[in-house]
Amino acid sequence: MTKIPPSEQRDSLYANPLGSVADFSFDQTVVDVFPDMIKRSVPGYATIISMIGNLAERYAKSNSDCYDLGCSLGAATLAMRHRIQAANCRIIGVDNSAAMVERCRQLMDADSGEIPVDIICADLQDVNLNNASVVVLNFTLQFIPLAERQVILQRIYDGLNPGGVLILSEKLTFDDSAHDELMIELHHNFKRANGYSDLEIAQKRQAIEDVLIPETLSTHRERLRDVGFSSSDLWFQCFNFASMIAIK
Ligand SMILES: C[S@@+](CC[C@H](N)C(=O)[O-])C[C@H]1O[C@@H](n2cnc3c(N)ncnc32)[C@H](O)[C@@H]1O
Ligand SMILES: O=C(O)C(=O)C[C@]1(C(=O)O)C=C[C@@H](O)C=C1
Repeated sequence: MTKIPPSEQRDSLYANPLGSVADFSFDQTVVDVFPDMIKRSVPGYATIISMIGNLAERYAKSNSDCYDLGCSLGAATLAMRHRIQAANCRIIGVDNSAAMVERCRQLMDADSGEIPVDIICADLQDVNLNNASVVVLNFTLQFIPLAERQVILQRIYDGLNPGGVLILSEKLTFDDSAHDELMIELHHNFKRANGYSDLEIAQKRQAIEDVLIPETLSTHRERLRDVGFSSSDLWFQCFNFASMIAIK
């Protein structure tokens, strides 16, 4: 029998009733199923990854660095690595899950792209950003405590070169409660159509409730403006999942 590589396993982490549902964390069990989990959980994920490559090709400048903050298994890092044409760029991926970083490094080593990639195991709050032309936060900021988000975005802004961009993808919430409920329902229908059972959806929802804190689009845009970005707007949205581009 062929052994399925760890990162191609199907996500069934919430398929059986759990007596008590623990807070979601990016541990080895999640790492082993992560590509399948994120593809079946985030509407538009493949499009967003592919377009991060497109945006990086447009904005990466020669002799600058591109950052992938909360890089997980490096999907956005690889999209950038395969598209950037500018000379002498480097990609720096950061994640604070040791299990993610270990697997990510294996995947980067197995990739034949020529742009140098450094995968760092660190809290992104401790990362010194410098000389950046592209910074990616692809579904990462939502896991950072609310009180710490502004400081992180300020550090990103300060580390970007003029004309540089932040690509910020997040799960959103909405001020209008009826609209919010509709988006959640449509997202759950998306998950159901991708093979998740009602039990899996309910238990996962409980696991991420206190860990993934979504904000409204206007809260994100105000914060981006407050730290100094000259423009920010959506470039992608499907239900309660969206991606923004902010330009310095
Ligand atoms: C939903 S995943 C990101 C997906 C990934 N960017 C992609 O495009 O496939 C969130 C990641 O952020 C990481 N993370 C959460 N908080 C972090 C922190 N404070 N510092 C660094 N990484 C963090 C988690 O370990 C996890 O791998
Ligand atoms: O809302 C959900 O069901 C999700 O699973 C979303 C989400 C995310 O947006 O990051 C949460 C955790 C996993 O990393 C994959 C997807």
